[in-house]
Amino acid sequence: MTYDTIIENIGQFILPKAADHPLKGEDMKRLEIRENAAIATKNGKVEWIGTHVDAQRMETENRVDAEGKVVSPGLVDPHTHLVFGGSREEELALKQAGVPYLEILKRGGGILSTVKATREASEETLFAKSKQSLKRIASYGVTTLEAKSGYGLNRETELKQLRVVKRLKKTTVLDLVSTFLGPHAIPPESKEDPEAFLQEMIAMLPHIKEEELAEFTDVFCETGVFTIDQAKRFMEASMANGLTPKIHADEIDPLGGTELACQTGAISADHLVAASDEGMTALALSDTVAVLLPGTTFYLGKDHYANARGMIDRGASVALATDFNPGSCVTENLQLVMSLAALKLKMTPEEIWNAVTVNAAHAIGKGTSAGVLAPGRKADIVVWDVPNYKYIPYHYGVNHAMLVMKAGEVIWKRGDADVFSIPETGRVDSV
Ligand SMILES: N=CN[C@@H](CCC(=O)O)C(=O)O
Ligand SMILES: [Zn+2]
Repeated sequence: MTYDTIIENIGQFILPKAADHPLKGEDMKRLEIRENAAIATKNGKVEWIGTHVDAQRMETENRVDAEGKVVSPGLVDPHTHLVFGGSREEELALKQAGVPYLEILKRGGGILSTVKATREASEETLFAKSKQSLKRIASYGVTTLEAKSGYGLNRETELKQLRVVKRLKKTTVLDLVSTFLGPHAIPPESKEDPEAFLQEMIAMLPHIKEEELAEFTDVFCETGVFTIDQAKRFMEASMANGLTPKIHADEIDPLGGTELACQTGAISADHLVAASDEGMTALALSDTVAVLLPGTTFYLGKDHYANARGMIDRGASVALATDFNPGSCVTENLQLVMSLAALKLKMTPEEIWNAVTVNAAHAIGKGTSAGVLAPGRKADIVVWDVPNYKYIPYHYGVNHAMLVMKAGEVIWKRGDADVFSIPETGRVDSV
């Protein structure tokens, strides 16, 4: 057989374990690292994984030398707010002045300021802007991701956002899953009657299901936003309409959203900074994945991070995501989140790799197709310019990806570093 591509001379090949369920507790500590390895692809899929020596005898159209560096599955980002209008740099000054996140929202800023910009933006503008973000996301080694609505807060604009995701699914090579986050905040026009707004969002569910505009739903359960009871009713209505719920839970106040997620069979519970002991135990007893977003805690300037250790040590399943959005975490860089997970969540390198691959895939219903490399699986592969798998969380804030492959095709390649040369003598600014 002539393979389409062979990536050879792999110093360390990161191979998260394929499993029917997300990896929990102790299992998150296990990660296979194969040395002197190679991988061959055919028709967009992994055809063979073996040794560098054996790869020399095989035929291929395209031989890629990994230069003794690290190769992994394409990363999975299971929580992004990809589609939005405008930006919120003006809010930085408020943050610096110590105005809390929920107070900015209460004053009509925060999420609501993005709602205004998203309502005003055309579908075309949102599409082009999201496509730009996707390019950057892919450049960091992400080949599968989730994208939420939630900046429309009315039927028209929520559907506009969901249509943008549907179009992106069809027109980009990345795998996207779509989440309807109608109850993300209470819009100004519904301030007096939040319940009516919730009902309006619930009434959209049959149409969203029928038009295949989303696979999941989500709700922001938080003080001043949606209560536990409202979140529960929205999640149950989602299930009744064939849409699996997710929840923004216990981000700021410990309302019990983590327990609710486990009771209602949510596929994931996200944020969980204030999750209680009971919540963490409930996670361990369920298949709900805890999607942790340390980039958000960092960006909101908080000292207290989600208790990842408490969750993993109790036996829960943890995934990591960027939470990319224009207000609480303005980055597309999942590698940066891996560093924060090491430094702030005290996760080990093995746990971190499992959290951005196999568990992240399970958190968005892609456990059987993404996050793992094995014969027959999609050839979503990243070559990293690092000496070993522990290096990425360690060296933070830069992009270590050298080459990103989606379904066997190269979708991003690092530029030629020689374009920038510093003269041996003289000032850099004289170049
Ligand atoms: N916490 C709620 N929603 C988003 C923030 C959205 C925004 O501030 O625009 C989050 O996950 O952090
Ligand atoms: Zn979010």
